[in-house]
Amino acid sequence: MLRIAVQSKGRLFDDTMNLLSEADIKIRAGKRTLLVESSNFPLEVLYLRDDDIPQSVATGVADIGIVGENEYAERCEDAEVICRLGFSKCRLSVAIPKEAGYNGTVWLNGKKIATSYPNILRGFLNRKGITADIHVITGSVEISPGIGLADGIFDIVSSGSTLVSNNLKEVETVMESEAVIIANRNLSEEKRHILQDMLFRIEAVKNAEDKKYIRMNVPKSRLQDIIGVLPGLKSPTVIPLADDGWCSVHTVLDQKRFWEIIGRLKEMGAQGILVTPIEKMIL
Ligand SMILES: Nc1ncnc2c1ncn2[C@@H]1O[C@H](COP(=O)(O)OP(=O)(O)OP(=O)(O)O)[C@@H](O)[C@H]1O
Ligand SMILES: O=P(O)(O)OC[C@H]1O[C@H](OP(=O)(O)OP(=O)(O)O)[C@H](O)[C@@H]1O
Ligand SMILES: [Mg+2]
Repeated sequence: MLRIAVQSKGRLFDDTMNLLSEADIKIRAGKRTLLVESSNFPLEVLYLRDDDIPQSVATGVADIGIVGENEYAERCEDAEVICRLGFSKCRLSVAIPKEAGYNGTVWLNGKKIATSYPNILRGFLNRKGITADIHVITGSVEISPGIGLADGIFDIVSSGSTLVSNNLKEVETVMESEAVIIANRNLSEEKRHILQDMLFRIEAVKNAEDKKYIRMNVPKSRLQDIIGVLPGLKSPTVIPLADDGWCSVHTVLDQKRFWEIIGRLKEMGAQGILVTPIEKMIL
């Protein structure tokens, strides 16, 4: 059995549980139970504060974990980053009062910076040769300059709206982050095997994200033109129809280019276009 540490509640929780569910790994949602076994996959889930996930994986209390890269980097624990998951995307940035005239990192010299990420901030300041006073607080970091607690902050930014509502501006982006799977470096052969099975499923789910399966009827006379605008995996599937002048074309389209391509297909005479979501895709 493989043990995975996941955040018990918070920003990572929903996407983590959805990912396991889409990979057909069933986990009973136990509100008060902190260790829950899957009923159909050799996995048990350990619910933790995200701060504790890197250490639990490094020490082997859990075999693997799902955590923000920012938290993993801050904890300086030794684990292996296995894959990036594409959710909880954010960045760690330095921000200062909107009205301050920023002239590069030298502005930070001798200043007091509030943060929940002292190790990452210290690394950044050292690399830039800046000496500043790092003030560690665990939350509500963005309020610090406004109440005279600090000159600037170093915290998570996503849309930037928290900065704006606190009259701050982002001046340095130090790291980009997203949720990652980390693993203990000394997993047994058996556990590596379970991990590989789980990653195979996750990859199939990820491959299918933002993809649509489309089927359409196409006049044979326009078939080559239509194939020309389809990106497809390899090449589209072409199936004959009862009507000799027509065929059915099946392919996979990326959500991002979907409407543009559909428009062109229609112009070229495609009819009866059916669009269906894809659950999993094994390349
Ligand atoms: N606004 C955001 N947009 C996108 N991702 C975010 C955002 N805020 C945080 N994250 C990511 O989600 C992770 C968890 O954030 P959350 O706010 O739930 O942490 P927390 O309050 O420390 O939780 P815990 O109670 O588990 O310690 C962060 O470490 C970061 O990777
Ligand atoms: O750039 P934005 O989109 O505004 O996101 C950034 C904010 O999101 C997180 O806080 P969260 O909303 O999770 O609340 P918290 O302060 O309770 O952690 C983070 O700590 C920032 O404050
Ligand atoms: Mg935390």
